[in-house]
Amino acid sequence: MSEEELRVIKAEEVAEHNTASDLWIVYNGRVYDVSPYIDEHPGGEEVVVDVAGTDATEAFEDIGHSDDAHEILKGLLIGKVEGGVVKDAKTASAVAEEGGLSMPLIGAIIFALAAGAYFFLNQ
Ligand code: HEM
Repeated sequence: MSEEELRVIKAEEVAEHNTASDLWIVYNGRVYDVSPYIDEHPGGEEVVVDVAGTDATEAFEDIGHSDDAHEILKGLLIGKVEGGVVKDAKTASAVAEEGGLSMPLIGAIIFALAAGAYFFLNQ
């Protein structure tokens, strides 16, 4: 299903589906009907019911769900939230990885500056 074909759903409509048997969540701007999966969720029913009808992006990311979990989500897609920003989780994690990589770089720059100062002062 392409982005254009996705049904646009209002946040208020998502909020109405907030029980274990009728459970929608928003993840990265897309709307998912988690009701058929809730019984099988390895993390239990309660944690998902807690975020039912809301944007669960942060809660879902915090757990560090596997690629398998993301695959399951794809099968539960029903639309995109009105005015929401649809983005791919892959993009978000790629940005996070870039951020992680810059730390050693900063360390290397500090080390180079310190080494430079050491040699300069010992001339
Ligand atoms: C909405 C769709 C969701 C799907 C399809 C899903 C899928 C999964 C899957 C497949 C696992 C097994 C481990 C893994 O593969 O990562 C898992 C574990 C878990 N999930 Fe979810 N999850 C969803 C939502 C959530 C939410 C919203 C929360 C919390 C607010 C949550 C909390 C957890 C926890 C705590 C575990 C770890 C269970 C354990 O290892 O004991 N999940 N989930």
